[in-house]
Amino acid sequence: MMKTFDELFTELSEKARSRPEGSGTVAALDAGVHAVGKKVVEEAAEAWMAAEYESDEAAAEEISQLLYHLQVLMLARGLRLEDVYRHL
Ligand SMILES: N=c1c2ncn([C@@H]3O[C@H](COP(=O)(O)OP(=O)(O)OP(=O)(O)O)[C@@H](O)[C@H]3O)c2ncn1[C@@H]1O[C@H](COP(=O)(O)O)[C@@H](O)[C@H]1O
Repeated sequence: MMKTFDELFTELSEKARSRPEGSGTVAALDAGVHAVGKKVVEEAAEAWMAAEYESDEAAAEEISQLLYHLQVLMLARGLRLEDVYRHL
């Protein structure tokens, strides 16, 4: 099912609040800002490599994973979408 950036953030915020069993997001948040930050850098590198050397589909998928991990980083810091959007 397709979702927007805002819809994903709402879903992840709810997961962070309700802490359902088996949620990768909850596990990532428990690991903390340092671990999430490392994941962001790893996903950024994968997005870069896919954009330079792989298909449009592969690049789009890697970029989606980077966006997901950026949202987890925002949640780990307690940032809201508005906190970021006001800088755009
Ligand atoms: N959109 C995503 C999403 N994108 C990426 N990822 C995670 O990002 C990682 C991408 O990893 P890689 O492809 O680099 O593979 P990997 O290096 O083997 O992954 P790891 O072993 O490091 O976890 C995977 O662990 C995915 O679980 C995501 N995890 C969850 N979501 C969505 O977030 C929502 C909440 O998910 P849960 O918290 O798991 O319920 C759901 O809608 C999910 O679809």
